[in-house]
Amino acid sequence: LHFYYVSWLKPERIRRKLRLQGIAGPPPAFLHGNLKDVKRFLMEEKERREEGEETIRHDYASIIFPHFEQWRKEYGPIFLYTMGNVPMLHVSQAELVKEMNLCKSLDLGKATYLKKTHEPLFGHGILKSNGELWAYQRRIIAPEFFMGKVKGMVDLMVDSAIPMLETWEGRIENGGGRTEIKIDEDLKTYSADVISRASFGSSYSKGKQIFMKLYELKKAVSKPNLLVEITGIRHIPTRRNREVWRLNKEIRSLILQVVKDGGVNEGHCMPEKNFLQAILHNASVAGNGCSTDNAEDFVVDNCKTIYFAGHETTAVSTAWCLLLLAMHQEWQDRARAEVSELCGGNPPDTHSLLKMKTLAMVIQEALRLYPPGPVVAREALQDLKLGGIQLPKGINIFIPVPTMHQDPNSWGPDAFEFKPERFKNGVIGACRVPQMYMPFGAGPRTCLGQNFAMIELKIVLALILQKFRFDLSMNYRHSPKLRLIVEPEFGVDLIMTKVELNLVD
Ligand code: HEM
Repeated sequence: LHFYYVSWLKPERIRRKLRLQGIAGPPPAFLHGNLKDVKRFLMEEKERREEGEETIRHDYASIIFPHFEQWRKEYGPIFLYTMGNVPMLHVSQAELVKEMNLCKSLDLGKATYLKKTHEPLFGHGILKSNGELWAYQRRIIAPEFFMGKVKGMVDLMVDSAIPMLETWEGRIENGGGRTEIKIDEDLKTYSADVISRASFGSSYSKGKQIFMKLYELKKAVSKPNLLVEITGIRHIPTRRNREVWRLNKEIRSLILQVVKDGGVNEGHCMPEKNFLQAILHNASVAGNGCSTDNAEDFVVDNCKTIYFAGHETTAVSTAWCLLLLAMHQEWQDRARAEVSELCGGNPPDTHSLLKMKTLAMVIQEALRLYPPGPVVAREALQDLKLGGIQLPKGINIFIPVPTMHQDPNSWGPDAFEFKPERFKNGVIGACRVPQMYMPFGAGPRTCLGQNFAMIELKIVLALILQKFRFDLSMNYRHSPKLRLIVEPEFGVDLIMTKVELNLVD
């Protein structure tokens, strides 16, 4: 009876409440809901792409969400579907998205159905928690990401980029002035280095060890676990589970060790107080009766969260920016001219970064066409009303970000094209409903690392533009792929030359 209740009756009651308000959708089947339909649409889209010509189309929603595109045609911008036993409300109507974006209620939280799957990665850290626990963590952590603090990290970000730039220079020299580089792994190493320095300060080499283990943990967790989820045997010591437990134990003790030691000064360009020390300090000032165990969990879970939330997102965004700049040489030249005017031959600093308007527009446009996070997802943790719809407790709301970012009604008929100048008057000037632009999410749960990410993106792009000129290689295959985030499936291959050589030419 319990099985029947969980797998059918409970989701059906939620669906019924929405159907009674006139919201339709594809009919769900017992146990898998619409999962089989989704698989079929994805398979058909894959076949279509394999048969068709290989062109670079920016509308990645139709590649990773072909089912949504089809259902939107049939049922309109708000419809109901079900994944397994989880009922979902797809929302891609501008006015409702705006309402959700402005909603500050703690009753609209992060999805709980993914909690168990994601727990080994994020624990009860800020990204996945809800209610008072989330509000407390946000209060403690947010001040560390204010612009004032992020500005203090410019030097460490520049420092982190040097090994990558030197490697690329070496490869170009060895290639006789020109070489092809797959940039993705180098960019990930760079952004991991930045987060590691910011989080662990002077203990940064120990931090790198921790991050290598976190990388292994992510790989271990992403091994197939559907059976585990359905039957709840994630507590049974299978090989995968034992690996996840072992890694988590090692990571926990390494993080606590670093926090306890305070660190030995091993390098330069480090913030005065590292990020972990700072949030522990804020927590002790704020109180809330954190027992030792709670304080330890708080630091461990949020250290893991910051790594997973801030490392690949920034690296993948950089890769998308470089791809678009390689495809649009006129923007590459404009951005490079701006950087050289503001910085000369020096690395960017706080002042020059804030003046880089062209680069900011390029980044905004790249995040519009290729937002790494393809959905903003929420769950109604209690019954609540939004935009005239009574949302029953337990319904998951799914906003497809690329669809919102490329809606011609709001962005104009050129919505699918790369046109950074649309942002010359900010998001307000670019889009009819500015709340539809959400590369960093929406409402009170919006990305905490937004300032950090924008500065890091500007720095790495400025440094690359100062040193290199790049074209897209013929080997590049365009295939945005949803892993945890949306990344170029086969990487980005660029033909690189040094800027000085071209100037001499
Ligand atoms: C281009 C890079 C980045 C992108 C595109 C991005 C995107 C996002 C998105 C879409 C969310 C979810 C927001 C929502 O559900 O409404 C998020 C949350 C978050 N991000 Fe980022 N992020 C980036 C970089 C970073 C960095 C560098 C950090 C930290 C160093 C970071 C820390 C966080 C945290 C802590 C949250 C959780 C906020 C909360 O739930 O209160 N992110 N990010």
